[in-house]
Amino acid sequence: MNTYLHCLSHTPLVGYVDPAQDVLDEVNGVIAAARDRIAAFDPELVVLFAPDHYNGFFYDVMPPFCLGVGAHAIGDFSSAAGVLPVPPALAEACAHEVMKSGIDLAVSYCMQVDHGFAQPLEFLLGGLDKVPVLPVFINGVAPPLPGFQRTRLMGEAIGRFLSTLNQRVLILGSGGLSHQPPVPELVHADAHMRDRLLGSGRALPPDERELRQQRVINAARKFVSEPDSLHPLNPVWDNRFMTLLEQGKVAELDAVSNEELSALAGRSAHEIKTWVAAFAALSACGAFRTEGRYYRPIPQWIAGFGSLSATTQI
Ligand SMILES: O=C(O)/C=C/c1cccc(O)c1O
Ligand SMILES: [Fe+2]
Repeated sequence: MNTYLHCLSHTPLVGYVDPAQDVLDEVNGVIAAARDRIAAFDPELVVLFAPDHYNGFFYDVMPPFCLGVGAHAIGDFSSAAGVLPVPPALAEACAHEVMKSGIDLAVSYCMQVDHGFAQPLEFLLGGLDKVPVLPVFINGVAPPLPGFQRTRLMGEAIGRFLSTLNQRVLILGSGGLSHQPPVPELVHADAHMRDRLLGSGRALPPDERELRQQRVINAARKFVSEPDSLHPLNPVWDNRFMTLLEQGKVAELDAVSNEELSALAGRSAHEIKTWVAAFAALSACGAFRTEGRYYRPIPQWIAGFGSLSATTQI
């Protein structure tokens, strides 16, 4: 079996608060090159690890991990909206195998997802509906969060399942690296926000959706002119993290607590667990080599922006 991986930061601020043209050209070039490598690989199945930002998962039931047996994207900011082409029997088989291996993976037959899932499918494959996809949610914003070790074990279990398929599988990780956009927190929420975080935010009224997006856009503009207005990006940590993944040392992250990660890289840096799961899944499919490493801190996008591919064809 032949497996390809690509991990990519996402940010809904693309097109709203952009960096200088030369940086934009550089990032577009990196994404275009990744898209070409993926097209050459010609995936038959995608496994996409991604987080949510209180658009599909709420505190009525907040699982650490959830596999979508059916899923649709809401189209927040300017991301694509629509149904994701999930093969239901394959998703069910995957869930059963992962549960059998001792990992508690929730399932949803109507999983609602946001830009975290939509953006990599658009940027790397050209749309939501191009290739059958198994979408796997990893909670990266709503404490209590899964830790590095549990996430690695979940990724490995999915990888073992993939290794039994005779298909060209593309594994995607969407999120991170260091960043802390103004995502609401239950501990600091007023009564209205608490209500939203508990689940009445599933279909936000248009005016509230607009206000929410504008708040993130304003925070990005301010972050550019006032770097102390948000938790700083951390290029040193981000590069260390990418090097560990490149070297196949993902298990070394087990020792990093969630509190340490928040302090080092910001509260939304937990999205990097999507990269951890992706590399863990790949490692269960065989030895790999990485290619196309890219990193740049981009304050306009409130993102330590990284991109990294890997292949089991060595
Ligand atoms: O509020 C949201 O929906 C999240 C915004 C955001 C901003 C910057 C980087 C990210 O990864 C985000 O999800
Ligand atoms: Fe995000």
